Amino acid sequence: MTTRIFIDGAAGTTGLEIRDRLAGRSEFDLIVLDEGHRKDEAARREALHEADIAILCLPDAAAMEAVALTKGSKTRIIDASSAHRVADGWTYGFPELVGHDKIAGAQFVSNPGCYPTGFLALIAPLVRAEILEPDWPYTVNAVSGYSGGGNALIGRFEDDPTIAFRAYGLGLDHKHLPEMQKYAGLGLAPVFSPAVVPAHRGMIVDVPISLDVICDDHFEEPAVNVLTSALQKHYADSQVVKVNSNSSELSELLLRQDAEPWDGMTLYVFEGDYQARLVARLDNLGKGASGAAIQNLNIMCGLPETTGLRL
Ligand SMILES: NC(=O)C1=CN([C@@H]2O[C@H](COP(=O)(O)OP(=O)(O)OC[C@H]3O[C@@H](n4cnc5c(N)ncnc54)[C@H](OP(=O)(O)O)[C@@H]3O)[C@@H](O)[C@H]2O)C=CC1
Ligand SMILES: CC(=O)N[C@@H](CCC(=O)OP(=O)(O)O)C(=O)O
Repeated sequence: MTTRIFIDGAAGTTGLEIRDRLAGRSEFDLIVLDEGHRKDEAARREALHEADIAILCLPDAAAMEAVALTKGSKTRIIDASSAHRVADGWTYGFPELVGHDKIAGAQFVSNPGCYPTGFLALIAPLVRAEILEPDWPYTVNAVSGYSGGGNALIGRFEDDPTIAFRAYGLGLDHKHLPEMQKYAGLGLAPVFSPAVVPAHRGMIVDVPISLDVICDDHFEEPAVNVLTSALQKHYADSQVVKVNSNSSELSELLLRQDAEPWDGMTLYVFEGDYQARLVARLDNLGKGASGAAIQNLNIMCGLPETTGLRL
């Protein structure tokens, strides 16, 4: 039997990418609303009730409204927005951190934010393994392609090709902070400096640390070995998250303006004089959004997690 899927927000950036990844998947039947009905409440309610799984690719307020519209149904939900990431009753859709079983059995799954995907992939396993201190003022520097801001930011960058770099989040209150703090198990929210570059997609999340943050027991070996091998151990079974074992041979990481869609994520550890940089490289629209939604969908349907992913 096929699983009926409704993508609410299917005409948006994330929704379209999910549709692309579902094309040709015979396990699924897609419920599609035409242009005239895609924002019509009654049509959305009907589609949300008809679906076995609804994938919400909407702004936060519309995602909350969609959840309310499912009332009285058994529809399972994957929400790509930030509306439910730290909400009670929702499972955080990061299988490599929360465990595949939790997602397989969940009714409500909230996809991680794109920046938290990189930050948490690096920090959460190391805090959990008691290698990094939880009570530390971490900092996160990150750059994203402009598709990370959806249709509005795509339009802005395409209309103004003179923008070379956009620093933002200057109020230090970015909406991703609560999920970064909660799922890394930190005492303090990190200081987060996001930026956008004139590339459509792609993301680098960089966490610079002083080696003072490494718990005392781990000082017999060079930090790069301790950090890399702990990350490798954590992701040993993952086909999605890879840990680069030769980071010391690299002198730069590049984002390309014409990058192809990619649903994986690579982690790097660079070491200097009593300092290190933990870096995640991903596609904001891949493991940062649509690829993660497909991975969760596969897991929720009991399918191999990488089916249909671009790895
Ligand atoms: N882009 C990315 O890299 C990532 C995005 N996300 C999250 O995914 C969600 C979608 O983002 P994104 O695809 O980038 O945004 P877009 O703005 O590109 O798409 C949002 C879509 O939702 C539609 N929409 C808005 N309100 C309603 C409504 N009431 N009913 C039905 N449809 C509605 C919009 O239609 P219209 O344009 O006509 O208003 C648009 O098609 C957001 O919550 C975002 O934060 C998460 C991780 C990464
Ligand atoms: C470049 C850019 O603007 N990015 C978005 C985050 C994109 C994303 O992850 O969406 P969620 O907010 O749903 O997590 C931002 O910083 O608001």
